[in-house]
Amino acid sequence: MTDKKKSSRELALDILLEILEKGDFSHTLLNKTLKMQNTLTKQDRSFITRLVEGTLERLLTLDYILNSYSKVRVEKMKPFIRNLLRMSLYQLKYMDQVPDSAVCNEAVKMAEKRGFKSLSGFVNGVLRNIARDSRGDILPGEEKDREEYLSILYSTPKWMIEKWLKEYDYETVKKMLTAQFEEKKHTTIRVNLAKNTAGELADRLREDSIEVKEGSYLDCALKIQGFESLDSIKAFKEGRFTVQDESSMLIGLIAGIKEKDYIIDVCGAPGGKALHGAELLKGTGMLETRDVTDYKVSLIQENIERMGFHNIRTVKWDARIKDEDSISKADIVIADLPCSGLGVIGKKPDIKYNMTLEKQGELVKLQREILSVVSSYVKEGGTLIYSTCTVNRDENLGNVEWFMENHPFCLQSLEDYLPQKLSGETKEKGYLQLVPGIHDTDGFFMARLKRNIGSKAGYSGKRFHE
Ligand SMILES: C[S@@+](CC[C@H](N)C(=O)[O-])C[C@H]1O[C@@H](n2cnc3c(N)ncnc32)[C@H](O)[C@@H]1O
Repeated sequence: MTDKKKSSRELALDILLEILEKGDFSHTLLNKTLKMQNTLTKQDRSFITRLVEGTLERLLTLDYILNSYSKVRVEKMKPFIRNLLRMSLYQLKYMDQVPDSAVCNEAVKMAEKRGFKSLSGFVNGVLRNIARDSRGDILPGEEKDREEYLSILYSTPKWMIEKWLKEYDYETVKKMLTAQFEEKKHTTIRVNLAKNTAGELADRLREDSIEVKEGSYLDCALKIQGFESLDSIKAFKEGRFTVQDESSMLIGLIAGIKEKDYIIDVCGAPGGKALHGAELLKGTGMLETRDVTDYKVSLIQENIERMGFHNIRTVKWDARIKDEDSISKADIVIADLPCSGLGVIGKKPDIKYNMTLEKQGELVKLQREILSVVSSYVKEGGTLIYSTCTVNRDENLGNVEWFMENHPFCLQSLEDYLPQKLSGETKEKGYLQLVPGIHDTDGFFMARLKRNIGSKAGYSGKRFHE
């Protein structure tokens, strides 16, 4: 990967091979590779990023088109050739600035250079036929099979679309699917108000030629773009802000944090919500944030040191195991649990191909198990915040309903905590599902639950793994 002679396209193809043939995680591998390649220009970096992310997010569409033009089906092709064709087709179809002839010539050159001379004619033929063809839209008809149509058009597995269509109306599903391809130009950040105001930070960032816009909903949120990497921004190293989506910032608000509160955040890494909580405590109280491995805890610790808070501590703890010392101790428990992540497929496209119905089912069980354990840490009258970054009903409202049937908690209105501008008729009921394409955020679910006064801590034991 460090070979300087490799072109940007070759680097992109090597990354795709690792991700698609060996199952590496796209965002980490891409960042790691770009970091190692210190001779690349800013333009090269954005070209490689676009090629890798674009090919991944459009994979099902690309394979469908390739299968319509090639006698050999994509899954039967050699891995190098299959990914070379996918990446080249992505450029033909979605990158207008690259001339078709250049795409075809480069693909042929790469096939030859990497020992596939005998297949360079095949590569050339398939790509040139697609480039030349005027058949236009070869996708399946919307009327004939709308699930298949949406699946191919928006490169999202059919089972996922079938499930969403049971939970959301057709237009909403289309908006959710479209939102994943919106250009990810900006990064949303949360201002560390203990170190600077939003205005001060914006001025500093602008001095470094970074473009800054206001957040969609919150004063502490800014949207920035035009920087090479976070580590290259002085204000980031000084802990003046952290990267966080606005949906996730809302957790700090709906928790209703008061000075001197004791908060336990049971699944905390890398520390987004925990650090926001510590800031909202205004130097008082204590927030204990936990995660399951040393590595995850070290990620939170790094962020605590960078942001500079003292009313927060980390603990390595498996949230499935009951911590007897914490029973009925916390004013607030934050349960931002592991989930299917389908609200962030625009940022991490590999999630949509790796998730399955079975895995979702397993996650529901895990979430219920963790909720049953950690809810016992909430004091009588205290608050449990449950959240996920997914749009899957079973993991969200389904779990809340199950939880309330089996635990002495009730939902509490979110109206007093959330910005007026944020629409959602269920706010008053105590939960909110944010949907990409409808709300200007990631897909995210949040619920605020209060432990009943006079109730016994813990799980009533009626229906656990249903
Ligand atoms: C959605 S992420 C948390 C994000 C975090 N709250 C934030 O705002 O930055 C879920 C976290 O749960 C952690 N996790 C998974 N299983 C766990 C367990 N059994 N006990 C504790 N943490 C767990 C994962 O390591 C992951 O960091």
